[in-house]
Amino acid sequence: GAAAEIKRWTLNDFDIGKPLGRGKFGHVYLAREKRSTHIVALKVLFKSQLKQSQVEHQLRREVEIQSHLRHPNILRLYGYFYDQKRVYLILEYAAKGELYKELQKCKYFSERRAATYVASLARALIYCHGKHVIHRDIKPENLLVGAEGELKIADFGWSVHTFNRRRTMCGTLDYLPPEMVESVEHDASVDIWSLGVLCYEFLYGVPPFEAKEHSDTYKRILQVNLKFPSKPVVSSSAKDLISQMLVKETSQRLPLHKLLEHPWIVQNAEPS
Ligand SMILES: O=C(O)c1cc(-c2cccc(F)c2)nc2ccccc12
Ligand SMILES: [Mg+2]
Repeated sequence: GAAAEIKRWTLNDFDIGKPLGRGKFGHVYLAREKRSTHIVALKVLFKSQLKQSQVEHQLRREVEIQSHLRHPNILRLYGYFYDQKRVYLILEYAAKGELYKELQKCKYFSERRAATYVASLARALIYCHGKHVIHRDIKPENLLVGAEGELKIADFGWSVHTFNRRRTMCGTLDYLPPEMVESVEHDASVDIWSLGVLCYEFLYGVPPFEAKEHSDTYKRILQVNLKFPSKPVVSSSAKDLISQMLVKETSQRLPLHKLLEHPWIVQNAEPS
């Protein structure tokens, strides 16, 4: 409600629980808001680290965006506060943790599970694009799983306007679409490309343009050098969808609302 919007949070408002994980800028803890007994995830970021990496403005903008997004497949940011040394983000707690760990454990997903995840991500991205928010960082590491097994986009890599952020900051290049590899202007269709890469990795356990050297990954992306292994066996319908998303010409990529009507999604995704 309105009160929650302007509430000034402090550490005293929370009982801190077990560590849930660690990121580049700090740790995430399970926490309980004392008054409401509401369970949250408290992300603690060190100001020194943020300054050192020159990401404080990016963090402010992403917090601003994230706090206004309300969608079942987007992790909620309830609020934030800071003290002398740290910035604290009050986040929705995703009980089943990180999706990439689940993918590592079972190597690759069934077509039904993959299609269900892809459909929920498509709906979340349609919502974001409707608000002129482009994610630009869709990959397994940025996805969490809620208590009912539902997917939550959890990353703060959101940006409202397209701009060329250095990708060196974000680790893997595998998810970059050609226009970002070439560092030219890009639009919401970058998320369609990355969702296609993600769909491929859900089904095969590896991203489509993986190579030993970064330079080879760049080349494979720019050439859209897309190959489907013979194992595991994947339906031609799934390959057809992926082939319609991993298209170099951004305007030719399958629009997200058309993805939700694709036979592979219609026949395999659990009804939301
Ligand atoms: O001391 C500050 O005023 C400060 C505030 C914030 C901040 C303010 C709102 C939202 C948000 F996510 C972060 N981030 C920082 C990062 C490094 C050093 C200082 C700060
Ligand atoms: Mg990230």
